[in-house]
Amino acid sequence: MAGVTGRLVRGWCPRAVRRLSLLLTSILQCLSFTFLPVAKFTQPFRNHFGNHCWERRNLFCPSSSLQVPAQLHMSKTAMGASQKDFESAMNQVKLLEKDPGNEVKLKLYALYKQATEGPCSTPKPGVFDLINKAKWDAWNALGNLPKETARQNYVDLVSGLSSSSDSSSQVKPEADREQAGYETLVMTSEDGITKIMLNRPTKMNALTTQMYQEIMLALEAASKDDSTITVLTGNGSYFSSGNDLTNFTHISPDEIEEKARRGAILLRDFVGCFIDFPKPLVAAVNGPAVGISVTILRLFDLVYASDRATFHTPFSHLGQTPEGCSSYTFPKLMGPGKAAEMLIFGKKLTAAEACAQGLVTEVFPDSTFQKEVWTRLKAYSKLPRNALRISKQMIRNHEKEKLHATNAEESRILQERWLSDECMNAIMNFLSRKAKM
Ligand SMILES: CCCCC/C=C/CC(=O)SCCNC(=O)CCNC(=O)[C@H](O)C(C)(C)COP(=O)(O)OP(=O)(O)OC[C@H]1O[C@@H](n2cnc3c(N)ncnc32)[C@H](O)[C@@H]1OP(=O)(O)O
Repeated sequence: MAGVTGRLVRGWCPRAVRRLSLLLTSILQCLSFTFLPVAKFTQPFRNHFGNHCWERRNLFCPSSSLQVPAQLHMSKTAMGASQKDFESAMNQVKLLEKDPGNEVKLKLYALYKQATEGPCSTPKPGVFDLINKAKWDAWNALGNLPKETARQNYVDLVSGLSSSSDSSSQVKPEADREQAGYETLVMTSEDGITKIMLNRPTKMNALTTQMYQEIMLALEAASKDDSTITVLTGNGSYFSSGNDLTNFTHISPDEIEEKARRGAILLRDFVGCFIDFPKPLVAAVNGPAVGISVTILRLFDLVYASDRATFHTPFSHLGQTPEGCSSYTFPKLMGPGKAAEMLIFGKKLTAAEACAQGLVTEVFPDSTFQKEVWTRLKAYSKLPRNALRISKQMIRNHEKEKLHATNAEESRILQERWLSDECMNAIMNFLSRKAKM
């Protein structure tokens, strides 16, 4: 990549260099799966409540690995909570059903650090290290607050959170069955159906790195819950406009290759979740679908589409290549010629055309789409759960190995494509199109 960058930069005017830097930045944001500032800022907090726990131990209740300082082993005094209260509060935090929000989580983190280590004395993280800087700021803001007071405040804060969470679950026992912990999705479970709804309607449900990660978590949770069927759909007018092309961040050129490498790994893992998903998986394509949101459809068991939906894979236009196993599944499904029109030349299909090619199972009028699809799925969800699951797996097992091999190869090739001039220029065009209007 250094070669590509060097080649591009040499002989460019400063403005061009700035544009290149912006372009590299945007591409890498698209490819980066750990560098998205907002995602990175919220990730450890969300993960505390989610399945992943990479920061669980060192955020605000790192109790499992905590060596409790000897001076904290003291009984409750007139002014503060005991060590037992403190540890119990740390455990309660893990059991909270509702995400208390980043502000509260920062307070918890700061109080925890103050209670266990005293005033903040570690070096201030750099301005671009957003998460650690936010955590450091919160801790540092506590100044010389005594450890005992911090511990008491921590216990009080958790107690308030627990009681509000208890009372809300008493008032609304089923809490409308929406599962917390997702920022870019709405996940609900009802009538034997788990629904995962992409929830960035103002961006046409373009898939950010955070979204890929949340979808994987949601699929993992759905694979283990007691529902019979899992459904993926979109909120708003689009099903999804595919990979998000407009995330900005600042990444130095020497990190580019590493980011592309990580991007390829995430792509492989993301598609892998669809290949391996063990239960019947249904796509309710409520509107247009672009890019990866089209290619993965062949990994679903049923694809119901509104007659307003279209299916577009403009990979060549973006200097990219097929993913989602489509280089194998599409020619198999629709024949090499029709697959080439879509995957190589970017021909957009209507819902009726996609249905004729076998990519869509059935098309419904947009006006009755939701009603008809959910009525159908509710009836299917009453069928014997294990039989559905086993039948799905029997069908999938014939080609699972081939799908994984295709997925790995497509991810590897895309990793190279993301570093190409063609891809950089295409993304630059998309980013600058509004400015041109
Ligand atoms: C781990 C995975 C790795 C990656 C795997 C690779 C996958 C490859 C692909 O998915 S390729 C497909 C990429 N997607 C696109 O090329 C679509 C780009 N978007 C568009 O062409 C158009 O936005 C549109 C046709 C989807 C909709 O056009 P319309 O004119 O109706 O609406 P706007 O363009 O004004 O869109 C509204 C706002 O949404 C933003 N947006 C839409 N799609 C994307 C996207 N893919 N990435 C980023 N942002 C997107 C758009 O910018 C508007 O935002 P704004 O109002 O703030 O300007």
